[in-house]
Amino acid sequence: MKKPVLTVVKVGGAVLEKEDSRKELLQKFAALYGPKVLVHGGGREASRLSEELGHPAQLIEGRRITDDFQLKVAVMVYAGAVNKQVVAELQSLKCQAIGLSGADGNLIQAVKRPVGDIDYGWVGDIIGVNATLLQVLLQGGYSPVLCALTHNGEGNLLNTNADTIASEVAGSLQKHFSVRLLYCFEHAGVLAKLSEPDSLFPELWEAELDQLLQQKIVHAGMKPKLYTGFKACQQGVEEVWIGNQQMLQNGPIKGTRLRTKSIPE
Ligand SMILES: Nc1ncnc2c1ncn2[C@@H]1O[C@H](COP(=O)(O)OP(=O)(O)O)[C@@H](O)[C@H]1O
Ligand SMILES: CC(=O)N[C@@H](CCC(=O)OP(=O)(O)O)C(=O)O
Repeated sequence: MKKPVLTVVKVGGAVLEKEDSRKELLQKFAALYGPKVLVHGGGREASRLSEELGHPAQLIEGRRITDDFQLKVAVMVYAGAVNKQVVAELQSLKCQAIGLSGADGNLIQAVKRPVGDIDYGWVGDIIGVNATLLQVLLQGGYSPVLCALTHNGEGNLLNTNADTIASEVAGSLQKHFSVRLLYCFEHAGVLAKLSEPDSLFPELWEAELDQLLQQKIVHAGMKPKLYTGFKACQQGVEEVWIGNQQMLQNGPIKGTRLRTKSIPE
């Protein structure tokens, strides 16, 4: 039997922080047909708030060093200010959005990242997603809006990269849905040269990634998108795209499509 199409959209801090781009994105999200999930970041807003509070954040390879103070900031910004604003704006667009962290309904379980060369503090690596809860909400006509927080089941919230959450959530739902995962940011997709929008890669194969990293064509925040995007492909997510909010439409998508070797059924 053909599985229904589900769209998982990930949106990051750059699109969210500007009112114009956020509103455009949310309008397009609200207009998408079928079941849908929105996963949002907000890293830039968290960095701004910690700076204002006199404790500038430190990021290594795009991951925030999350001490007790930075965790409080992350909870205030991700589960609070950003999540509730996004939900309120979606409700104004008649989209039945419901905002959740990974602790709500035991939605996303994680373990605190072990201390290696770097101590990331309260950063979580995902070990499970409550896909049943997501299905119940989707069947009830709700659009879950998920922030970048998970929990460890022992009373601790953990900060988890929103690209990773989007990938794991998409992967957990692929048994029941034909999932399209759209990473939405400020560029048209993966570019050969950041200053040249026309240098878009329409598709990228996983086997090409090492070379792009070596040539430094891919760097910074694009790395987690590609690592987690290819992981979603491996987990059976039907389509994975990276691009801007123009991707959020019901017809053909323009952006960078990620591709990996097909896996046996
Ligand atoms: N080849 C590339 N094509 C497009 N963007 C790239 C590329 N390599 C690195 N980037 C950078 O990745 C950034 C996106 O990562 P990030 O800021 O973490 O996204 P998000 O908005 O989802 O938080 C872009 O702003 C861009 O500077
Ligand atoms: C562990 C970790 O780094 N978590 C991220 C979560 C937010 C995020 O991913 O936000 P963007 O999508 O806007 O980058 C952070 O605190 O920056």
